[in-house]
Amino acid sequence: MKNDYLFKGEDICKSFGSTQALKNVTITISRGEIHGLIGENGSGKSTFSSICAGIQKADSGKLYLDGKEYIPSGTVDAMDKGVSMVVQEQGTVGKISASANIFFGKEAMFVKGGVLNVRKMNQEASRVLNDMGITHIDPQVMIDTLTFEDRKLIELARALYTSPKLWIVDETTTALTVNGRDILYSLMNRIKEEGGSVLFISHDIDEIMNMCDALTILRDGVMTATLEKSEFEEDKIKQLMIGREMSGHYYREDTEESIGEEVVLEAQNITGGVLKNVSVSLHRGEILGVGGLSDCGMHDLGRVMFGLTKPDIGKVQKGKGEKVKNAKWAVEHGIAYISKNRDREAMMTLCGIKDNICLPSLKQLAKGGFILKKSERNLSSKWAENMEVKANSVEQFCNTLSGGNKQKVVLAKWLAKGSDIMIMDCPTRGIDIGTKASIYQLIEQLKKEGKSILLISEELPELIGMSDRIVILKDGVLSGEFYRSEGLTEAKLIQKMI
Ligand SMILES: Nc1ncnc2c1ncn2[C@@H]1O[C@H](COP(=O)(O)OP(=O)(O)OP(=O)(O)O)[C@@H](O)[C@H]1O
Repeated sequence: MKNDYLFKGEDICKSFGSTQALKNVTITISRGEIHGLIGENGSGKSTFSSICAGIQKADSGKLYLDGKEYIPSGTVDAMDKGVSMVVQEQGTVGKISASANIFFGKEAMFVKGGVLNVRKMNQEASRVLNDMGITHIDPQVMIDTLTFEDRKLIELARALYTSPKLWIVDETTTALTVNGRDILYSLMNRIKEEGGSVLFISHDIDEIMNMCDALTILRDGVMTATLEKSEFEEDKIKQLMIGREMSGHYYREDTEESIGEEVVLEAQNITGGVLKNVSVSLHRGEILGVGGLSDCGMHDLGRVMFGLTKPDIGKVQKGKGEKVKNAKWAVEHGIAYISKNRDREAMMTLCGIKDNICLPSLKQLAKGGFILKKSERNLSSKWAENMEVKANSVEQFCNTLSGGNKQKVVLAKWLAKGSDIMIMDCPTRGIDIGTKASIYQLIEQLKKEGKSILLISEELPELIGMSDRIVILKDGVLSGEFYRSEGLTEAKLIQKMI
């Protein structure tokens, strides 16, 4: 079946202390194939792919590329040999330009007489971006001024510049909006048409089934199956991933909105950044969805409503007229915020799970000016367990957690705090379907308890499935509002987005 394979990882094993992340995993990828890799959070997907990309070494097992043993000494060597990867979190280098990021490690191409020809590098970057269908990014700008999505697009450009034989795309689609996803899909198809292969990691089963020619499923570091496209079946894939049939519902089952009268958080005539005269009110017990294309301002709106960004004009007020002064004030007054930018804004990666979960609750935990270690441990253990965070203990550093497990810690932190208003920017980013279902049930439970949720999301099914009401932003302006109903479709939302 796989005689003419391009890549093979054979009997790959990798452990981190007592965690065995990969147990004898063998994956064979044919030429011209998009090969999916799916599994619950912490099942070993990123570990496998990062070994292939030279980011870390396996404890045992062998890699083969183009029929020869392949032993990358690092990422640059892997790229030189034809394997490049787009990582799950932010993979750009700060404080340098977008074009310098695209050619990071390859600057020598533009050096003459010991001097870097920046103009030539920028020109080449423009050409590369245009070729990918990306015309809105000026390659000369500092990378830090770009949005999360645009930085991801720069990463795609960097990975593709070397025309890789094997392109590894690790859980990237959830960092992109509809436009960005289309760019990614067409680039993946281009690699395939040119005879290269793609290893595609995603939690979205529909996306995997649409895009991939074959699929490997991991569970707890063990390969449970490799399926050819003709064998793809949603329920079968889910069962192979989680080892049991999924029970309970996914999104909300009620089909009508139920919104309290009382306004708990209100943005009034907000202008600033891309936002233009935006007014939004969140009611008690409401799940208010916010959607749109990239740069439409939905992420900016979340930041403004949490007091993280000050608008030029307009104000945000909580309840009956208390102005949201800043983020510190917001936390103290029961407002939570989950940033889309997980590693940079949502968590302290160099601290333990316990410290992260307890951080917003320290005041509540303090008794007579002291915080008992036991209270911290109890609170963090309870919420880490509720969220099914996969770790050896609550002391484990967050930078050693898988992407989805980091996201669970971020959610756990605010749930432990018991905030009444939750601003959630892409809360299920990188989360597996089993846990996603639990998160949706949890959001529903919060609603039933009278809490209010601003759900900013790039996933239209999630917005439709969970929201009482959805507002759509287009170019910083409110362009549409929809109430929960059976007839609400993605097409109706998209009409207001573009
Ligand atoms: N550097 C590390 N130190 C300790 N444990 C690690 C390290 N890297 C990964 N692990 C552990 O290995 C296991 C597999 O992690 P990995 O990131 O490969 O999972 P994943 O399938 O990519 O998950 P996700 O879907 O959440 O991204 C997890 O239990 C994780 O905590």
